[in-house]
Amino acid sequence: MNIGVAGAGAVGCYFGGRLSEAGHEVTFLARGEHLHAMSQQGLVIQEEERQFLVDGIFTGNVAALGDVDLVLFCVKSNDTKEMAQQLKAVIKERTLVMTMQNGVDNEEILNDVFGADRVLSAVTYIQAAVDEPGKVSQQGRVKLVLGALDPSTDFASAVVSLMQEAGVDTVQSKNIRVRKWNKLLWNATFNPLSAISGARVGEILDDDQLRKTAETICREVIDVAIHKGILVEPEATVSHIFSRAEMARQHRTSMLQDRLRGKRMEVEAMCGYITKQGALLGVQIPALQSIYSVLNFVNDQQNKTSVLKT
Ligand SMILES: NC(=O)C1=CN([C@@H]2O[C@H](COP(=O)(O)OP(=O)(O)OC[C@H]3O[C@@H](n4cnc5c(N)ncnc54)[C@H](OP(=O)(O)O)[C@@H]3O)[C@@H](O)[C@H]2O)C=CC1
Ligand SMILES: CC(C)(CO)C(=O)C(=O)O
Repeated sequence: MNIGVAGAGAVGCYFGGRLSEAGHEVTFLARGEHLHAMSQQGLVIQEEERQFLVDGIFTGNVAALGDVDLVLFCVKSNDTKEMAQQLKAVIKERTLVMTMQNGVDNEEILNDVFGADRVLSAVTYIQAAVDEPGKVSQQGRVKLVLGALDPSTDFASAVVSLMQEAGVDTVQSKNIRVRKWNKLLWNATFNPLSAISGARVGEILDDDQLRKTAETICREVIDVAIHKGILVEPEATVSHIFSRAEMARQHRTSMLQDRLRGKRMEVEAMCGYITKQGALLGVQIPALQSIYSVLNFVNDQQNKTSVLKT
C-alpha cells in the first residue's frame, strides 16, 4: 500500500517505519533538522532490543502525499486544523485518514474537514520520542486499538490487517470514541500534572499530595465523560488508571517532554477541551481548570521566547 505520514515525529516515524519495513511505500512529511537528517541518512529507529534503518521518502512538501491510499495523521493536536486543511487540498477523494493522536477533539476536526466516512481513529499505546534529528526511540509495549468514526463503513478491518501483517499488535474497536475517552482519562490525569510539576509518573504516584491531586483530576474528568454520555464506572476506572500508571513509573509524559524541550504542549487537547466541556455541561472541575490556566500561560511564554529566538 502507498502510505503517507503527516507529521513524521515520534509516533509517525515509528509506525511509518514499521510499515516501510513490512514492504509498503511510505512517504514521511516532516520539517526542520529532523527532515534534513532523515533525508541525508535515513530514519533510525531504536527499539529496546533492536535498531533498524528506514529507507522511505522524506519530504517537506505536503503535495508529495497526493497519491497515498492511507494517511497516518500524527501531528501534535495543536497543528491538527492546519495540517488537515493542507492535506485536504492534495489527497485523493478516497484516501483514508487515520488519527493516531491523543485527545478526543482531533476526530471532530477531521470529521469536519474530510467527512466521517473516511476517517479512522487509533488509540496509540507506545512510548516514543525523537531523541535527536533522524533518530526515534521506542520503549515498552506497542499496541493499537483502531476503528472507523462511522462504524457502518468497512475499511477499518483492512487497516487492522495491514498493521497486524507488519507485526504491530492491533485490535479493532466498534466504539473507538469510547476507547479514546478511556485513554484521555489517563492522559488528563497524569500529563498536565507532570508538565506543571516536572514529575515522572512514578513520582506522582509516590508523593502523597501529587497523588491526591491526580486522583481529584481523574474523578473530575470521569464526571465530564459521564455527562458526555460515555459509559464509565468511576471506582473501577480510577483503580484501572492508577494500576496502568504503575507500569509507566519511569515515564516522562509527552507533555512534560514537550515542556522540557521548550515545545508547545498539547494543553488544549489534554485540558482545554475537558474544561470547556465541563463548563458547557455544568460540571465543576476546579483542579484541572487551575492547572489549565497555568499551562496556558507557560505555553504562551514558551511561544514568545521561541518567536524572540527566531
Ligand atoms: N510520543 C508518544 O509516545 C505518544 C504520542 N501520542 C500522541 O501522538 C501525537 C503525535 O505525538 P508525537 O509523535 O510525540 O509528536 P512529535 O512532535 O514528535 O511529532 C509531530 C511531528 O509533526 C511535525 N509537523 C507538524 N506540522 C508539520 C508540518 N506542517 N509539516 C511538516 N511536519 C510537521 C512536527 O514538527 P516540529 O517538531 O517542527 O513541530 C513533529 O516532527 C500527539 O497527539 C501525542 O499526544 C500518543 C501516544 C504516545
Ligand atoms: C503515556 C503515554 C506514552 C501512553 O502511550 C502517552 O500517551 C503520553 O505520554 O502522552
